[in-house]
Amino acid sequence: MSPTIAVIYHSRRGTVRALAALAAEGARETGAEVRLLRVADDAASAGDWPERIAEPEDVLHADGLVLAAPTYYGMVSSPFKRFLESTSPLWGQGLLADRVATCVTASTQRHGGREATLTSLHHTLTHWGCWVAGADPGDPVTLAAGGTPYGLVADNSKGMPGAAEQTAARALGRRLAELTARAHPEGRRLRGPAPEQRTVLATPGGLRGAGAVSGDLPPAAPPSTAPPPGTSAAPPGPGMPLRPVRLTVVYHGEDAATRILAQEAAAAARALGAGVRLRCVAREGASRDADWLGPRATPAGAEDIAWADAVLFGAPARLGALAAPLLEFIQSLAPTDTAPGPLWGKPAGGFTVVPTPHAGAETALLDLGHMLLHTGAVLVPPGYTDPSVEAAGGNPYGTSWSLTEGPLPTPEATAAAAHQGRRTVLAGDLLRRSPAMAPAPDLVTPPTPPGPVGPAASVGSTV
Ligand SMILES: Cc1cc2nc3c(=O)[nH]c(=O)nc-3n(C[C@H](O)[C@H](O)[C@H](O)COP(=O)(O)O)c2cc1C
Repeated sequence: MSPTIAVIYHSRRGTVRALAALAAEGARETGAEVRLLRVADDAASAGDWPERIAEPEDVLHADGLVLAAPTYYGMVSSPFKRFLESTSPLWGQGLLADRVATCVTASTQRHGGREATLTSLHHTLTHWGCWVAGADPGDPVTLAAGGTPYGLVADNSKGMPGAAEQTAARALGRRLAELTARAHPEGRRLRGPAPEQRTVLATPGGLRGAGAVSGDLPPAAPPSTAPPPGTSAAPPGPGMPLRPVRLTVVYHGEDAATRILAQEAAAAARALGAGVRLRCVAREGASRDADWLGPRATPAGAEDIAWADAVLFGAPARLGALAAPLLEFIQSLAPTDTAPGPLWGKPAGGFTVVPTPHAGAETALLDLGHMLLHTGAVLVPPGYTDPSVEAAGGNPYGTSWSLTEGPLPTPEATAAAAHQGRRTVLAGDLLRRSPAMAPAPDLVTPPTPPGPVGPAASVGSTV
């Protein structure tokens, strides 16, 4: 069953509507069922467009979303914001999580707030618990349209978007629909919450509730019909064994808190049956030797990211951003002219440790999200998809711990990290690019119960 995509726009002069319509066409080309909808606008200058006015329930009934709004003073227009806010009752019930979503904007000035508008839309999507996808950073179509991986930005200084932007809008709609089809292989949302969805993924209602995640390894995604660029993996044939889904957790941290959050996420993924690699990056100036990294920690390499179906990154926040060694490692994963990079198309997210509660707990993770979109990854943030998120301080962008509260994370914080580990690995299972083939024996990590909290946790050595 094909997924349902809602393309929801606000437009007064027609630029954003044109882009939204093209994104809708691109999505339709994949076989998705697409609704093009406008938000209500009571201004005298409102466009007189024929599309139906979007209702909050249109978000509820969609598997994928394209949010398209003009840039007004560096953010989304107020009619669009009003629409976003009208979803509050559904959000409050946890019903908006796990849509795959992307964003579109237009503005007059080339640098008049377009990227700010897209990223602020990402914030809302993160609060909903959606997965955020951008444009394919390695696609020449993206580059021709200005190269943003955050979605699509277009120029309306000449009245309408140019040819390159129109092509990019169509490509963005196609990419979004393809990712949505992989994340929602049955178009399940249309039929309501099938019981098995609660163990596979948070739909609808996210991973809320104690029973949301069973200990079972969820069924694997069906084979992708078209391998992504740079891959040649054949899909598995009927009856072929599926290997366990793989998560790599990469952290940088001299503090025990970061390491514990990493270990908790890794342990929770292992408890679901995933193969897990827990890896470190060295601090500045430190040799990557076993003395500093600890006896069981292994330095991270690009091959650990290539191996994984999903990836989590964690580090202390410094000056509002994740510590430099981790950022440097992520930068090494960028696409090149000839290859998409090892994070391309994979779910990813992060966690952080801050010196004081508001010294970057949000900004560090938001910046990480921007970086990850440059690698072609799909952001799978926690949102408010589990009570543990609220209990740990309510950071929907990723798990965070403040050292003001103590040197070691509380059980509430480690529970949030565990939830993030489970959520990321479940997303990896759905989006894995080569859901194929039994793995080499040394790549399989058998399921084990979560290890103890603290530096002595047993997941330090994985595969
Ligand atoms: C209230 C208002 C605020 C605006 N703010 C910005 C801005 O911050 N930066 C910018 O480049 N353009 C700004 N613009 C121009 C709009 O972004 C541009 O007209 C819009 O993208 C047109 O979209 P539409 O054709 O779909 O209505 C603003 C326009 C209005 C009406």
